[in-house]
Parts: sequence; C-alpha cells; structure tokens
Amino acid sequence: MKLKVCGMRSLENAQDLIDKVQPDWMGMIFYSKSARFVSEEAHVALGGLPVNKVGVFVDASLEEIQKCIMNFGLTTIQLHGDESVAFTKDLKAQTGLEIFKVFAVKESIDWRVLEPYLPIVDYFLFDTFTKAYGGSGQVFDWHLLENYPFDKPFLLSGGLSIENVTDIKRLQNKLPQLVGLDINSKFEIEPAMKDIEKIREFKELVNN
Ligand SMILES: O=C(O)c1ccccc1NCC(=O)[C@H](O)[C@H](O)COP(=O)(O)O
Repeated sequence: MKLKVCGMRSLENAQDLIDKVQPDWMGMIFYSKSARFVSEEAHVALGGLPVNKVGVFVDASLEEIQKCIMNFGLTTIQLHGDESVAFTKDLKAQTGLEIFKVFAVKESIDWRVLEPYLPIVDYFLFDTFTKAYGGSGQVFDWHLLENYPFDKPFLLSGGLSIENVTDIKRLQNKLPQLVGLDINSKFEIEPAMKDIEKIREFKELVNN
C-alpha cells in the first residue's frame, strides 16, 4: 500500500521522515488559511529533498501552482478545492505532472461528478468534508466507497490513524482500487510536526 504523509514543513522533521519511513509522497500545504501552510521562502530548505513532493492547493490559480512547482520541485499536484474539469485539464496539459483530485465526502457520493475527471487525473483522493477543506482528523463513512464504480486508483484520507488500521485493511480487501493512504493530523505533535516513530509503526501495521 502506498503512503502519503501530508502537512510537512520542518526540514529536520521531513529529513527524518524520508530516512526512517521512505514515504511514496510527502505533502506540503500551499493554502494560506491552513495551520500547516508552507510559505514561499521555505523552498530553500524543502525544495531539494529527495522524495516525491505533493503540493496541496485549494482553488489556487495556474500561476500560483506553476510558481510552487518551479520553486519546490513538485512531482504531484493535489487539487483540494472545487477545481473544475477544464482547470484540471489545463493544469495537466501545461505541467504533465501527476494529479490527485480530491473529493470531499459528505453523506453520499455522486459518482457522475467524478466521471469527467477520469481521463485527466492519476488518482482520486477521498477525504472528509469540512469547511477548512482538510487536515481535520475526521473520518467519513467508508461504506460509501463500497460501490466505487471505476478502475481509477484512489487514495483514502481523513482521520487515518493506527486505531483504524483493521478497518483500512478490510476496505482494501474489498476494493483493489484503494492503492494508497494519506495521513496527517493523527500523527502530529503540533501542526506540521510529525511523530515519525508513530508513522513508521502505522506503515508496518498496514503492510503486514
Ligand atoms: O492539512 C491541512 O491543513 C489542509 C488544509 C487545506 C486543504 C488540505 C489540507 N490537508 C490535505 C491532506 O491531504 C490531509 O492529509 C487530509 O486532509 C487528511 O487529513 P487528516 O484528516 O488530518 O488525516
């Protein structure tokens, strides 16, 4: 199972994560209202890290995203807002980078909304709906994913922790399209500072 560790900001903490966990992706939040916001100046420290770097954006402009791609050496763009199909298509055409399109889950999922994104994005990512967009630590009703109708691989997110590993594995057994997990606040000591040992333990439990 692939692992994305999101909301990283400190160079030492990120280096430790890479050394001890080797995540498939490391996420940085470029949304100024987030407690995990990564400012432009941080690229000097974080830009050179040897890991696939995901930039998380909420309804940002193409120009803002392009700037972060250049400065931080992003490999992946996570669209965490209400980005349209046209915008997502333009972004893919202009950058050629891997794209995660996030869908914030409430009480139900309308699969027709996801369909036009299928030829454009590399992965869907399902997260819990909150007004703050992400990093809430809240779990949504995973039963809603059981009739996922596409072959497109997706990542699961929203309140993932060591406590719900058994349920994650149960879902993975039912849905082979679930190829990755996105973790964040349940592994934090403080916003944007992760407990690396706890993440290592989570990875071990998920993969064994
Ligand atoms: O983490 C944030 O502060 C954040 C703010 C705005 C948009 C997205 C954000 N996080 C993106 C992520 O991919 C998180 O990992 C995801 O929301 C799950 O977080 P959590 O429920 O804390 O595990």
